[in-house]
Amino acid sequence: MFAVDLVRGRYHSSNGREARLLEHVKKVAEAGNPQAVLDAIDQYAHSQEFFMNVGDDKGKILLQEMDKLPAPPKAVLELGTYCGYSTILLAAHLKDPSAKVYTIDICEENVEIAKQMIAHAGLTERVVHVVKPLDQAVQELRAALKSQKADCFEVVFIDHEKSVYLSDLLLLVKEQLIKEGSVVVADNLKIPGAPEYVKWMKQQSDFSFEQHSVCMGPSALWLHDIIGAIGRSNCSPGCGCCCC
Ligand SMILES: C[S@@+](CC[C@H](N)C(=O)[O-])C[C@H]1O[C@@H](n2cnc3c(N)ncnc32)[C@H](O)[C@@H]1O
Repeated sequence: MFAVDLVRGRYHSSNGREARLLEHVKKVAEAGNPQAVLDAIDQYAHSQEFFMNVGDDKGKILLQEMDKLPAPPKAVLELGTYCGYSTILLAAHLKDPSAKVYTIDICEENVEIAKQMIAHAGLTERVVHVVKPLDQAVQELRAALKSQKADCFEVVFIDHEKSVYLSDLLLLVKEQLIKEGSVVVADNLKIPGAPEYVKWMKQQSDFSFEQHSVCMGPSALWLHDIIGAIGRSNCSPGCGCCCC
């Protein structure tokens, strides 16, 4: 419990900036227009206060990877909802009319903000919130896939607590919530960094792995962040690889 509270404290500001972001979006962005909501978030984040949103540059890479799938995904999984930026990005990009984004976060305060942000974007029907860590959500996700008539999550966006990137990925593989052909995109692999995840991905022959370096931060100090670790799972159940 103490550990969870520590994580919550790190991921939700005590100064109310997430609520200010929501207020700004409601004021300036046309309701029901996801792109207007994303633009309003980007504009506020670039000019007013720092937020942990994936942002427009890295967001483009995420969508490009999604577009490389042979068919539009039915089920997308996100680890780390925060204020809903990437959830809106993913949900607005769904092409299959029954497809949904399942988004996980352990911080109720963030999820409350995200729900309102997503509602303002007009995407409530496309998003399912799960407010618990992945290891407690496996049965719920399995049931969700069944109701979605999907075999697995075809896209996973990992953007939550860096120290559990690898353990959560391994859980997804073990529980067969991702399968051959699923694409896994992970943010912040350089800053703050998830070295174990990167090391593991690089060692796998059953995942093909690429990294994208993106410049971010104030113009005086360009920081290279890496989204990526675009892991394309090549393993199929029982194929005998290290994951199966
Ligand atoms: C970097 S933010 C996510 C940003 C979001 N993907 C976006 O681009 O708009 C990280 C989020 O992960 C959540 N989080 C931290 N640890 C978590 C865990 N173990 N499981 C699920 N969510 C977690 C935090 O509460 C926070 O909202």
